[in-house]
Amino acid sequence: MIKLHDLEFEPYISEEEITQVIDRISDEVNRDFGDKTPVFIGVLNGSFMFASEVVKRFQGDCEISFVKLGSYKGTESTGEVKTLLGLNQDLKDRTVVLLEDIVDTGNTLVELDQILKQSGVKEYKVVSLFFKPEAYKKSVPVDYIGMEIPNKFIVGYGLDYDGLGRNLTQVYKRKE
Ligand SMILES: O=P(O)(O)OC[C@H]1O[C@H](OP(=O)(O)OP(=O)(O)O)[C@H](O)[C@@H]1O
Ligand code: HPA
Repeated sequence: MIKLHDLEFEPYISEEEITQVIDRISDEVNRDFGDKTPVFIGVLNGSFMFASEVVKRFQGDCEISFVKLGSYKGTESTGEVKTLLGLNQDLKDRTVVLLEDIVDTGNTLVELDQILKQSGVKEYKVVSLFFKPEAYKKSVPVDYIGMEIPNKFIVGYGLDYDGLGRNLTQVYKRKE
């Protein structure tokens, strides 16, 4: 068990399991985008570990860029997604692959959907390491999902609780 700020978390998903999931999802990305010279866009901060693992496994030509969005306070979404670092690359007519650590309520994804549509991309697909189907209330498709998880707050592998826990190499869930 670990403690971050005032909350306790227990081990939930091992590093080995995360690696297996990333291997599988990266095979799918290679199969579908290997010859398309995609622009991978990582959504900071949470996706930095996942994004790096997916692009290391990508075998074609690609570009890599990041945006930074934020909306969480503690363990809850504020519902207000702030763009802290926007797109700084021309994406017109490009194939974009969004790399997210988690899709939870979907608020962040809806904001990203608007940003990408405005930028004139040819197509974009969403890859997310974790997905909470019970929490997701939006209609933007999540095209590639590493793992579906219950509606419990998790930390580790890039995900934080008020800034802490991102460096953990396995995933922990909030202790009930
Ligand atoms: O589907 P949602 O409910 O919008 O949650 C998903 C988003 O929440 C987290 O980001 P956060 O806003 O915490 O910023 P961070 O990545 O810097 O931690 C996570 O990295 C996703 O981008
Ligand atoms: O479960 C979560 N943990 C950490 N950050 C998050 N952002 C959305 N959902 C989560």
